[in-house]
Amino acid sequence: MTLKLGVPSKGRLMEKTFQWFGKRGIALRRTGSEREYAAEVEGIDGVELVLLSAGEIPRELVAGRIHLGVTGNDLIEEKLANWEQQVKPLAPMGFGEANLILAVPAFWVDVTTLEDLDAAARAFRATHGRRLRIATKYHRLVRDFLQAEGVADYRLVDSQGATEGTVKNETAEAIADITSTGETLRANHLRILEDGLILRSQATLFKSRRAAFDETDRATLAQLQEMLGIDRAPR
Ligand SMILES: Nc1ncnc2c1ncn2[C@@H]1O[C@H](COP(=O)(O)OP(=O)(O)OP(=O)(O)O)[C@@H](O)[C@H]1O
Ligand SMILES: O=P(O)(O)OC[C@H]1O[C@H](OP(=O)(O)OP(=O)(O)O)[C@H](O)[C@@H]1O
Repeated sequence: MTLKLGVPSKGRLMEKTFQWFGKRGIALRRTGSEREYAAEVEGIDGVELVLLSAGEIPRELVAGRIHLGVTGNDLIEEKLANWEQQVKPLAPMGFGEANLILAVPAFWVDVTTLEDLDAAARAFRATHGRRLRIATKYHRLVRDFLQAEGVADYRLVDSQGATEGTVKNETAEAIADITSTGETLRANHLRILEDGLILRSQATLFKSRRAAFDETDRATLAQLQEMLGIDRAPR
């Protein structure tokens, strides 16, 4: 069989993934028209490229429909329960770096830490009769983080994009989202809590622990790991 490698199908992550493999002697390229999701691999036999949205790669790895996949570790850890049992990180790739953070309105001068947020959340509930809302698409990661940090009096509201706008739009009081330059937060008058770093993320090459690897696939994987300079530590 062929070893299926899932990579992001567009944008920054796709280009940088192609460059990363290219530097290591494996040419990935899209074929066909600009809009056609077809691609090819040169430099190694037995590898098939599958173009996917970064957000779908975790699910495809777990389903075993791809053997390897490139995506942010934030998406893996958010979308997969017990992710370490489902996939194995083979190589951090050094791009797509972003932090998942918790931020509040900049004018909340008394709220600079999680402890302050906890107090503010309790006060908010007492005053308004409802819980403080935190907008995010990272439900699992935010819930686990706040539970570990002892913050309880809040409610998550789902936001699948433009999350920083939810405070201004009055659909949330605080947000948890990915940031890299911090510009979107600043432009929306939001401030990161001093201890509000939930997770550091970067694009990472993952191996599925659920996909079936036949003998040919295992040989191809060994060759690929050799070319990519990845140590073959035990599963
Ligand atoms: N501003 C940013 N800088 C760097 N990396 C980012 C930034 N924002 C998001 N990322 C990372 O990129 C990945 C998400 O990429 P992308 O937005 O292409 O995925 P997606 O939401 O699945 O795309 P699609 O729009 O196809 O559904 C995540 O791992 C995230 O951490
Ligand atoms: O810190 P910055 O450099 O300003 O980057 C942060 C922004 O980038 C991402 O959004 P993206 O453009 O990927 O779109 P999204 O809102 O749909 O996730 C993220 O959700 C932030 O909104």
